[in-house]
Amino acid sequence: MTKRLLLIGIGLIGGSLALAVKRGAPDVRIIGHDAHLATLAEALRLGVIDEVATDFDAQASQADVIVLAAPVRQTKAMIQHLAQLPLQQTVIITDTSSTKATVEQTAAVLTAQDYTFIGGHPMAGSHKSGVQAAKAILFENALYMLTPANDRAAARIPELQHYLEGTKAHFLISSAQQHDQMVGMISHLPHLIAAGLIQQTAKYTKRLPQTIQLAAGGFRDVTRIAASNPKMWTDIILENRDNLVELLAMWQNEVALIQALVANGNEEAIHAFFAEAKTYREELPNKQRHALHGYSDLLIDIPDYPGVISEVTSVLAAAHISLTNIRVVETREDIMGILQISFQSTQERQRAKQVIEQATSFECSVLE
Ligand SMILES: NC(=O)c1ccc[n+]([C@@H]2O[C@H](COP(=O)([O-])OP(=O)(O)OC[C@H]3O[C@@H](n4cnc5c(N)ncnc54)[C@H](O)[C@@H]3O)[C@@H](O)[C@H]2O)c1
Ligand SMILES: O=C(O)C(=O)C[C@]1(C(=O)O)C=C[C@@H](O)C=C1
Repeated sequence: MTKRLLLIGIGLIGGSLALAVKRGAPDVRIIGHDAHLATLAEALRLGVIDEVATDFDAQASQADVIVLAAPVRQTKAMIQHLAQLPLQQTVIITDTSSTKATVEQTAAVLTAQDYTFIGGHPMAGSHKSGVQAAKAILFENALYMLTPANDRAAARIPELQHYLEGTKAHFLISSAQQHDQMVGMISHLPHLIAAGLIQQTAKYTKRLPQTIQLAAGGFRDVTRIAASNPKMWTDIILENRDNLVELLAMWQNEVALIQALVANGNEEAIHAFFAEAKTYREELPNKQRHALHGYSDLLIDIPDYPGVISEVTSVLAAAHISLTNIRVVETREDIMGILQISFQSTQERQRAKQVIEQATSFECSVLE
């Protein structure tokens, strides 16, 4: 029987989730609601949703699953609204917010009425936003955190996972509080540091104006996420404030240690510092890399002449290999750098590597 999924907020995450649900459970009908009418029209055009929620309250009351994928504070406001409606008693309500504890506290208005609330957070994304950036493969191989509000909700996790099968994500269950501590460390603090690094660079560039022109691969890699949506990140930081204040104090200690290390100039200690970091970085669990960021990417060292990219894509087309993403990783803005191509799977990547190396003299490598 067709199930009805109401999606609230059809941006990068909501849109990607909708596409993934369709892939895994084609009998699910996706009804979309968004604060922006233009987004709804675009979501319909792109086939992300099947229908627009023209009568929100009535359609919420008929939904089997409700997915909230708006920015965190809007999600909390929508939860308050949903709690006023006569929802189906069997409905599963979930969200995608990057913070979980305050959302779960807000969802007490739902659980008090015996509705099922399972917090959700797919640990994959991008600095891009909006439905145009949505991709069915965004969550492939990513971790997908689930934070059930109570035992009753925990018992229904398999049902929710069934809807989310098409994400091809790996699920991890935790408490909302622990989620916020861990994600504070691995996602929120890095975003603050990346933005802080950009701020420092901007100030420094006033002193030495040419500084910014020297920004090469290292600076770009470490600051990519500083280009993320400021509205979304303001919400996240405000909602995870206490953990972040603590994490920033730990970071200050870390910076003090690094400062002492550099000031002391002890070669062995500096080498050990980088060697330990390298080992830890290289041991990052592979399955946590998702399809868009390295898991099945091929790096091609291309020379700088017109038509070189189409030369590579023609070789792939001739071998019937589809790519899912392509970009030039700029090491300098005025020269060609590395061509980074993503494939659906590591097998496709392997095939691509073989055909490109056979047909060209370009060196290919993979991210491990
Ligand atoms: N971007 C990421 O990397 C990422 C990853 C995982 C989780 N998240 C979380 O997922 C959620 C969505 O993030 P996103 O990147 O898709 O943002 P986005 O800006 O791409 O999309 C958000 C959408 O919500 C809509 N919206 C805003 N207020 C609304 C309201 N009151 N009712 C209905 N729709 C409303 C917006 O119009 C927009 O279409 C956020 O809570 C974010 O913290 C983001
Ligand atoms: O890849 C990125 O651009 C992201 O920032 C994704 C990222 C992260 O890894 O920090 C950002 C926010 C989310 O809540 C989950 C994932």
